[in-house]
Amino acid sequence: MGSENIKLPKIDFSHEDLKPGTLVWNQVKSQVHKALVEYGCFEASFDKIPLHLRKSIFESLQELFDLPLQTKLRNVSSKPFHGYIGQNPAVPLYENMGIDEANIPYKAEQFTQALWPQGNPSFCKTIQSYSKQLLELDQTVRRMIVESLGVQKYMDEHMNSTNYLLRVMKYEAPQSNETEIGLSAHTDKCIITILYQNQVNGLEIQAKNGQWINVEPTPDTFTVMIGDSLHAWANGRVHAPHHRVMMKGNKTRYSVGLFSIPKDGYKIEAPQELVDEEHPLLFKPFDYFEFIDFCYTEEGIRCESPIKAYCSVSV
Ligand SMILES: O=C(O)CCC(=O)C(=O)O
Ligand SMILES: [Fe+2]
Repeated sequence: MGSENIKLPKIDFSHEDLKPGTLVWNQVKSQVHKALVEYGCFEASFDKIPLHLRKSIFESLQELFDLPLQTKLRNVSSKPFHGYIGQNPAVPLYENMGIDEANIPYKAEQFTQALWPQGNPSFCKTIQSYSKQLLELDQTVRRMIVESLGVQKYMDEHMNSTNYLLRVMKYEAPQSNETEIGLSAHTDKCIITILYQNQVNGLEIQAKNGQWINVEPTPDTFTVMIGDSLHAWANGRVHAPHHRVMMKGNKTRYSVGLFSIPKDGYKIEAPQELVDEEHPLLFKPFDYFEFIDFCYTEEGIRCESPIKAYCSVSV
């Protein structure tokens, strides 16, 4: 199960004319479709986030994780994985904080206020602008997926069915010369994940043949990945890859993920156009947050594929 030297596809989203219906849109769309069928993941060059913001996001992350533990614990949430997580003996290098709807100014302010009651306008502005500007990439990719699946009539419904969660992660360098687990292998549960990291690698994506691919993004690339919910909605036509973080060396890794997640109460159900004899329905319709609750039960934690265990038609 060694990491191999395969590279993820790299797709350029920086073209000025990247608008639905243009030639360049259709070209990029077919690259996106191919990459997501094959890997469920690709590197995206996206130049809409100014360099100063890409730098200040990591300064903000450092400032946040440097806060005392008691302060970080003030970020609580009733939703699993949306509050503060750390000090887990299974993944001792890992800490994580979720910021619900960080793209919306008053939500970013609420989060900031809980940690810095005296205010921290620059932190607040950084996470909010970053999320708001990166959301454009999520929406571009999703429009392309809906089009390439040939189900445009569901475009508005699909595009309006999600909110955004920003999660920030810190991985301490291992205390030894060994490679250590940063985050265990899993699939994301959301619609789409867009990851950005400081220049410390560690993310690995599992190819369909089982090989682990080292992800080696540059400062102007973002890693785009499909989650279980979109895999289910597309009735399996796009892949949701297992991935993990492996840490080596002596540098701290910071990463930030923008997750599009189904709104509360929205039922994820594959369009009937994507179900036929050759493509029987894979998953029963489900509610995202009920699925997430299942993922945190003993059975959900134990099983290889929570989405299959939760709502596979064939189980
Ligand atoms: O830190 C990373 O690059 C990956 C994080 C991740 O997989 C997750 O938060 O679901
Ligand atoms: Fe993940």
